[in-house]
Amino acid sequence: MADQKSQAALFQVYLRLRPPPTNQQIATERFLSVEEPANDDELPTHITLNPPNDNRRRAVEKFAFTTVFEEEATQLNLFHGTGVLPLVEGVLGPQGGDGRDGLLATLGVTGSGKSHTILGSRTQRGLTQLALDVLFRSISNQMLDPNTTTSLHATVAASDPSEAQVMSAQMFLDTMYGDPSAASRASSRAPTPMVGESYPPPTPRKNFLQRPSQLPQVPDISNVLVDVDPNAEYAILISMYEVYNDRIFDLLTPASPNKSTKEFRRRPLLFKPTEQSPDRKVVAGLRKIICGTMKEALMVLEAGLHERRVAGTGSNSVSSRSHGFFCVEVKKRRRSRMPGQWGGSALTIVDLAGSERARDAKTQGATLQEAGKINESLMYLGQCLQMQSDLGSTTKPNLVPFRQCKLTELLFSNSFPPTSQQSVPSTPSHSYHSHHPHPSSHRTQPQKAIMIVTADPLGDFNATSQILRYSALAREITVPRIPSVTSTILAQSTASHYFSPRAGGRMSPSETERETMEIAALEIARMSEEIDGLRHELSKSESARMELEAHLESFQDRAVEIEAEVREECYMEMEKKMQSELQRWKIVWESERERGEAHLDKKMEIYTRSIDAVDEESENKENEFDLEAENDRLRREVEMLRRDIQSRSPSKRMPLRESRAYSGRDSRVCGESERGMESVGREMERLRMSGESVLKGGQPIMSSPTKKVRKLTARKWDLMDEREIL
Ligand SMILES: Nc1ncnc2c1ncn2[C@@H]1O[C@H](COP(=O)(O)OP(=O)(O)OP(=O)(O)O)[C@@H](O)[C@H]1O
Repeated sequence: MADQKSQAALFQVYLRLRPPPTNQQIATERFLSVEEPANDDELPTHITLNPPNDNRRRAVEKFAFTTVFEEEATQLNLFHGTGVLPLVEGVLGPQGGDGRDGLLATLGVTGSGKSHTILGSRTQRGLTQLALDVLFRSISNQMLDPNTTTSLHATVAASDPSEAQVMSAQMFLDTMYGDPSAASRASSRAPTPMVGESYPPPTPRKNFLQRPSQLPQVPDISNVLVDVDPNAEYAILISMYEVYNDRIFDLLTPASPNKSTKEFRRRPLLFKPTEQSPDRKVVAGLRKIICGTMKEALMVLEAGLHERRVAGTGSNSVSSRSHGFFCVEVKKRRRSRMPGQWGGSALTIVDLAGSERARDAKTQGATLQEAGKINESLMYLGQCLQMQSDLGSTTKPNLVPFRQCKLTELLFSNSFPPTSQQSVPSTPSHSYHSHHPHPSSHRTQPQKAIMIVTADPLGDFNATSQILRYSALAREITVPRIPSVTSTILAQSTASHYFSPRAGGRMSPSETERETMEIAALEIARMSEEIDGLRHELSKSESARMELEAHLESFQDRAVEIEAEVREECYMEMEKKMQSELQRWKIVWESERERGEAHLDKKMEIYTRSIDAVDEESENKENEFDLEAENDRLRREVEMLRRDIQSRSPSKRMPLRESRAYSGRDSRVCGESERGMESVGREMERLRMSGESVLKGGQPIMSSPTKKVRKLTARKWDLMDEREIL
């Protein structure tokens, strides 16, 4: 049935059955049986799901897979039987060119053995470790050592199309696990950047993770190698992320506290085309770690798994509520003195979340949003798988509805060969392929994908059947029939018809009876068929209703999410605006303050000047008073001198016009003396004015006319001519 289809499918889907726990009593019945393969040397490909014997009459379903691994299958059986080796080899591109992207995914109900298969246990290695082992050993002679190759970091970072933060393993591991060689040093020491690392080292964790003491070595595959490109040199980049609620989060960048709310939040990343990758979507902004050894790669994996657990717990979730991605990017370039740009492809290992029944999720208290998102993404995954296997063709991406959610976009974006336009490299002259003899091999091969579905035949029937429905390459449904009354009647009537003797042309009463019975039986058979058909219709519409309900729930959740996002955006925008407004206001306030100060300074200057002017005026007034007083004093002195002259002997007396003038006997003389007095007054006024002008000119007050007048001694006065005095 599905054999041809599975050959053409983009995914090879394997089923692994989990063995029962060794130390537990088995209480439940096995609901799953494996069909024997046609040939003894082949592995089984089909299983039948037998519903439990409850009151509900359910269909028996038969599922087809590429191969079914039964309970006794070992890790090594899986490693060799699922095509992990060709997957790794394809990524290394032994024939030259970029190689072929590989995808290894696990899907299953919680506890069905996904982690055991993909990551192993304490004692056994999983497919991831085995794939890394064979990969690192195969390229060991051609891999560049990140610790000694100075240009490695810079060239790899420059060629990365995903706006990634490329970091050395040493730096990353020191921030996550602490520096083992520096136990005595302060634990908060920032790690030393490697040569070529241009960005500041990340803040070390407060609580370092515990370095795994010993990693499991079994199963041993030291004799297994894959072919590599002999003309290439390689570098390995590891990144990890998860899809939670349809959003992508980096697992190698721990959550950082929000500036305003102080809450630890993870920044969702975008799956988009970038400047360097315009025709191919990539997860942009991831942290990528250059690993030189397998041990470093495993330590990075451990750190990422820890982050997934911590982030899951923080958001009230458990690990299986997100789809985890572990990416091993194999960078390769031509080995030469003048190597070209880095090219390469990636091996992506995905741990898909198990589906949840919405009803169970509610009763178990898990958020409906998570359950809805997981169910929705798995439903889209199932649709894609179904579509691609139905089409039997890998060249029609438009017919596979993989753009409906992040999970299917991430899983299927590289599943289709690029269009003729896309296959032309954008910078052919610099790329690895330009130097290569087969440039046409660039990205012409779509990714090779393997899905391993794990199931516990003794586990939850409903959850397992849902997972199998989503993942199987093909499905057949058989509706079982209860041995019906119709068939019994018909059997009886047929038997009696053959063996009862017929008499003449007339029908005996028993014949009429039998005929009636036959008609009734036919009618019952028809109705029974109809009921079966209706039941089938009902079960179909019921599952459609459930899907629609899941849809509705997820749309509602999306609406809530969008609302929260919009609110957050508005808040951020508002805050930004407030900040810029505050900044603007501060500038305005500062300039206003400066202007006010300048204004005040000016006012003060004017005020000081006016005070000086008032002082000057009052001083002038004082001088005037002084002069008036001096004037009076001089007048008195003149009077005294006159009297003195008058009282002297007549021989000594000199004829003085003033004395006459002052005696008032001769009016002419008197008039003259008055004019003389006036001229004395004018002289005094002139002296005052010149004193003023001297003062105004800033000369010391000592040189004032008043002082000059004062300097005239009595002797001088005596010797002076009277005219001179007047
Ligand atoms: N093939 C196997 N052989 C032996 N033990 C197994 C096998 N598969 C699973 N187990 C055991 O079953 C238990 C559950 O398996 P595991 O943790 O791998 O389940 P899971 O599907 O990854 O669950 P979850 O989704 O919760 O992580 C583990 O103890 C594991 O060791």
